[in-house]
Amino acid sequence: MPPREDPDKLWRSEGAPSTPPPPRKTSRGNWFSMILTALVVFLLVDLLLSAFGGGRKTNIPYTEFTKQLSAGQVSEIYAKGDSIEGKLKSAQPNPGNSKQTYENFTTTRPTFANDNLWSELTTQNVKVDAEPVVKERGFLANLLISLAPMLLLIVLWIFIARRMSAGGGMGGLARKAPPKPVELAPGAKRTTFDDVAGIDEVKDELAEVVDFLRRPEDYRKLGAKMPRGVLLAGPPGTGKTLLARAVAGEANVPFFSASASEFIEMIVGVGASRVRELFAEARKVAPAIIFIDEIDTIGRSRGGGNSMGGHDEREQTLNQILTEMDGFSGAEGVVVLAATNRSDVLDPALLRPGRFDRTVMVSPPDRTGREAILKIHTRDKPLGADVDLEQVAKTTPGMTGAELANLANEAALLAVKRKDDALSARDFSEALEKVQLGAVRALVMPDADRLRTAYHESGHALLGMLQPGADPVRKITIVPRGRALGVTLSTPEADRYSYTEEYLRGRIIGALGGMAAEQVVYGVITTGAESDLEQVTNIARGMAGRWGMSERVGRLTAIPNDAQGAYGLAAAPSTLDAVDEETRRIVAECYDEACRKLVAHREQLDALASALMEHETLDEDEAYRVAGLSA
Ligand SMILES: Nc1ncnc2c1ncn2[C@@H]1O[C@H](COP(=O)(O)OP(=O)(O)OP(=O)(O)O)[C@@H](O)[C@H]1O
Ligand SMILES: [Zn+2]
Repeated sequence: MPPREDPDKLWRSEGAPSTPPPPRKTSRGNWFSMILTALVVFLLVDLLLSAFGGGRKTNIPYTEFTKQLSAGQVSEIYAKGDSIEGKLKSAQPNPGNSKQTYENFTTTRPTFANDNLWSELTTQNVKVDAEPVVKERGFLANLLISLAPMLLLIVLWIFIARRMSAGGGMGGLARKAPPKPVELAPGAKRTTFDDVAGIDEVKDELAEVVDFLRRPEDYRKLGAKMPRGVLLAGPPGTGKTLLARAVAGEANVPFFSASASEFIEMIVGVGASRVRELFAEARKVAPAIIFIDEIDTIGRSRGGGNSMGGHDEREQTLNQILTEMDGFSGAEGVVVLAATNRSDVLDPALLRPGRFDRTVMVSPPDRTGREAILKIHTRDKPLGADVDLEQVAKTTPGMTGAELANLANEAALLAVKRKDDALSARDFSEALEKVQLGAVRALVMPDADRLRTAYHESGHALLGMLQPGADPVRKITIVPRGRALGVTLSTPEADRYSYTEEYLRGRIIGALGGMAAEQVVYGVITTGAESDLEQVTNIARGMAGRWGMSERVGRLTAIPNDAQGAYGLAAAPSTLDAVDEETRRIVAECYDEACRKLVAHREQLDALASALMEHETLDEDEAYRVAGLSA
């Protein structure tokens, strides 16, 4: 993924006229207005309450009541049982609190009171009500009281939602600026198909889209509909983003780009509104391209197991994208390109006709493709006479465009360090070492530990060299690199697309070689083999549970890939047990074979280990020579 140029901007777009960004509202202002609104809501609720609820009632002693009654001050009362409430003709001093007066009151008549209340009331002409004089809070008031906290929450929620949807800091209350296309730096060159190599089939497929964007009217006139969405599927770093940019560049249309993960916020509804806005803006300047990276983060199918948090938001955002795409007439000239490296987990709804009905597979480049990509990324770098890009391409099977671009850059950095004015072949081989093995770590190890590492790596290497059909060993080193104390590198001669059972066993034996060597030489093993074991387990489990290489489990998929999650292929527990047992069996057999071979070839093992102690690093030729084998 390319770095984000501006963390404050949700959409990155290029190639269309720009306007200066609107002045920002400070977030202080937002908080202020938020608190203000909260206050207003409180006041309103209070006001309504007093309007419906009438005045306060003061609890007075019964003697105070009879006193006021005989003084002719009581205007009306309401009584229920022994409790009386009522109203005075005018406010009187409160006997309980001399600083206050009261008008409405409640009191309780003692059961033993031996007065003649009724005749007293009639002589004083007091109105005796059938209903409470001071009304209880009405239904509406009660409702308001119980709703007040909720109201407050809702107000708060709206504020936060608006702040978030403003795309970070563009202002809470302020109407946020729509995603305006931003111009490329003046004179900057737009990405074109010339910047993409090694995936020519893909370019051909996208050429049609480019043509459509260049002259949408011609398509409209003939009633031809273009695909609304094209899905670019492929492993990371194969150039999907680059391709989308190139399509926009070739067609010379504005390019809107957003990452699907940026749509997902804590607050439901924000993602959908962002999508709506993105499409609205793109339509305004159509023909245009919208690029949505990592579409799988919101486009996962529902059974995908991964249902942690943000579920509703994810679904709403996805639905909004689908709605927007359905809304296209197809002739509007907005084409959506989306990228994923997990097309297997996508919701089928995304792939229906009228949506992403075209999928373009973007694969890692082959040898000629790698050479072409290296050419592109050394275009602006002076190369020494000894640099042979074809050779570099040969030694980099499996590497993606992004990794090759990185390799070329590392080589240039090394040349700068050497203060040379051109990149040499050595820069490339050192850069490759660094990229493949990790950076050298300054770590001083006692000789005993170095020797143990030397045996460990020699074990890997020797078994790799002995195994027929295995990838050749390219390099052995006991210089600590990355997280490892030593590294043995083997890479295939040519690109491999499928693997035989024999090859996989060879890989397991090679990976167990380090541990086996320690066992054979020292009789004990160390913790240094953790990542070896991970690799071993992965391969062996795959053989038993995925690739049908175990008679006992049978020719079936017993281990679901995570796309199917817990809902997909639910294998019976007994099947999974069988997979475990078969995995164990395969690993145990391979380990035995590794130990057996190392014992049988102990002299070669010793020779490799002592050569490593002396030279620290052996390349392919040296390693095979020391072991007395031919590469
Ligand atoms: N086929 C290619 N030709 C030339 N350069 C490439 C190619 N593929 C990748 N690159 C280089 O690698 C960089 C990163 O590639 P890009 O971001 O397009 O990969 P991606 O497939 O989108 O990866 P991700 O899935 O990680 O986002 C590009 O900017 C470009 O420099
Ligand atoms: Zn190891």
